[in-house]
Amino acid sequence: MKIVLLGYMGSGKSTVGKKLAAQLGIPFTDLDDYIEESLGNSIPEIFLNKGEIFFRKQEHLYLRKILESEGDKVIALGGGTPCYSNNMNLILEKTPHVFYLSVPIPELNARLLTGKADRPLIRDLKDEELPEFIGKHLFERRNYYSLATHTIQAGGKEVHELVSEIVTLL
Ligand SMILES: Nc1ncnc2c1ncn2[C@@H]1O[C@H](COP(=O)(O)OP(=O)(O)O)[C@@H](O)[C@H]1O
Ligand SMILES: O=C(O)C1=C[C@@H](OP(=O)(O)O)[C@@H](O)[C@H](O)C1
Ligand SMILES: [Mg+2]
Repeated sequence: MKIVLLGYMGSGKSTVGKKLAAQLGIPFTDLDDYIEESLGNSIPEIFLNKGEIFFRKQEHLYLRKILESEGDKVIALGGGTPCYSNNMNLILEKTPHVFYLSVPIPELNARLLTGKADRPLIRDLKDEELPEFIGKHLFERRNYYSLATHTIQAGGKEVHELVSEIVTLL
């Protein structure tokens, strides 16, 4: 069984995914980490040196590899993964366990203010520009995120609560 977590940057995919996999006793793969390890470069370096289009092609390739790999796995996507290529169709063809971590903008904003440097799409924004950027970006991306089989209202909840909620749904 493959379990996929998706959602905006800062929604907690990587954090919740790791804990969920530990709770279920199955392997965890973070798509961003997998790309970084495979290419021997950090995500910000890949964006800087090769550009976003290159990154999206690699993201699609490594997503396919994980989905086609053997065995159970919890997979945390990058925030943009569902919105490019035919990634969302690929995911939904492979598994019915697709969870959208939906987090309100003020909470995303608070988390991303401290996590900006690692995220090339927002690292050059001024702090005061961030909430409007998130709002517009989320408006575009929500169409893809809402194709997930489950939406988790993840605002104001601790990681262990979210893990329990997902385990119950599974
Ligand atoms: N449920 C939560 N409550 C509070 N903070 C959280 C929660 N989930 C994640 N975080 C924090 O939010 C930030 C972004 O989390 P991360 O897992 O990297 O998100 P994503 O992988 O979706 O971008 C991290 O600092 C993480 O510790
Ligand atoms: O939203 C996006 O397009 C991106 C999100 C990032 O992952 P997180 O959502 O884990 O920050 C990472 O894949 C890259 O910086 C692009
Ligand atoms: Mg992540």
